[in-house]
Amino acid sequence: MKIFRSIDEIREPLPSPVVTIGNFDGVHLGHREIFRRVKREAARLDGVSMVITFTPHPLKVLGLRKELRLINTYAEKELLIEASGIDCLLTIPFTAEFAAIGAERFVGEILVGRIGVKKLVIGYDYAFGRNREGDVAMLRRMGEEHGFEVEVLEQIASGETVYSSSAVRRMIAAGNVREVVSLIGRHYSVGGTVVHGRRRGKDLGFPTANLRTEKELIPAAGVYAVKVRVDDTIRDGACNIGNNPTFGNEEVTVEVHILDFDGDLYGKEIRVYFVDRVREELRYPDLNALKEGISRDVARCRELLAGVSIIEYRDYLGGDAA
Ligand SMILES: Cc1cc2nc3c(=O)[nH]c(=O)nc-3n(C[C@H](O)[C@H](O)[C@H](O)COP(=O)(O)O)c2cc1C
Ligand SMILES: Nc1ncnc2c1ncn2[C@@H]1O[C@H](COP(=O)(O)OP(=O)(O)O)[C@@H](O)[C@H]1O
Repeated sequence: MKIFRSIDEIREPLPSPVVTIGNFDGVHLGHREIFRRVKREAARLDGVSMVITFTPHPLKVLGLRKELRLINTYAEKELLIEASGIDCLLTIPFTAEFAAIGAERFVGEILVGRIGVKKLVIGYDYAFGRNREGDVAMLRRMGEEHGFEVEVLEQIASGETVYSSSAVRRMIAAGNVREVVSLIGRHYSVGGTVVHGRRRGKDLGFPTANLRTEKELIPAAGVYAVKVRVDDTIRDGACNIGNNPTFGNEEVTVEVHILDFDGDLYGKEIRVYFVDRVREELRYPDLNALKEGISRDVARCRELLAGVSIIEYRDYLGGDAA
């Protein structure tokens, strides 16, 4: 996938671009359905498929939703869009200055002038720019004026499930990591660097790799059965998220005990894939009770993980593993 990290990096016109625009946080199955239409239309018009997105998230830059916790880091979003088979990604650095250019100028100068858009594919409720002035009606009008097609997709759903980034956020924030697979087509994962903790794990008999991560959206506090990628090997693990109430820590940590493993992980990049939730995090009366609790968790995780493979990328709606 060709990546343009600003509009100025596009130096020459692209062949018949079929474009979609959005934040695509979570790159869920609804987003992937949009990408599939973009690719199909690009193939029909003998052109390139293109996704335009923004970083940082516009609502954060504009100060409207500063507390918004994004499902994906920007790096993850790039990888997921690439895995969708899109030809070109344009990531526009979103600044207050960019926001001020207005929807009409954005379409005229950038979509038409710089990119030469042939077709625009958008969701039914899409709108951008100040006061959401770049809505479906406005895009259709500009399409007629400048000679590009506009295709508006219906709400994308599968049975009862409507795909939306807010539904994904709610599920993960509630610890529903098993259910969310049906919205995002993969196991939710958190990657990061292994850092030092308080060195209690080894004494307990359950060393845990503590993660430092850039991920904003972390599942609810509790214990999870997880798969862990370490040096390209996938291992089973028991993950605890929370502030270790038995010890009264202040900060929330994401830590994972890897089953049947012994080795130094400090400084390594690892990724934890959430398969199932085991229980809430508890305040145990003493260390023995905590140890017994963790032993039961480990046994439960072993059961839950037997025969499970991580899903990193399942093809769109109801599709089979790709
Ligand atoms: C599977 C698992 C379950 C855990 N459950 C709890 C819990 O319910 N309550 C708690 O206070 N700590 C829990 N812990 C966290 C331990 O307290 C923590 O791993 C220990 O304090 C070591 O911390 P350290 O990595 O900072 O040395 C759990 C850890 C694991 C691996
Ligand atoms: N099975 C294992 N799972 C996780 N970490 C392990 C395991 N075996 C050894 N380690 C190492 O032990 C460290 C954790 O030990 P711990 O006593 O919990 O220290 P810390 O408080 O620094 O996390 C990990 O960061 C890793 O380097």
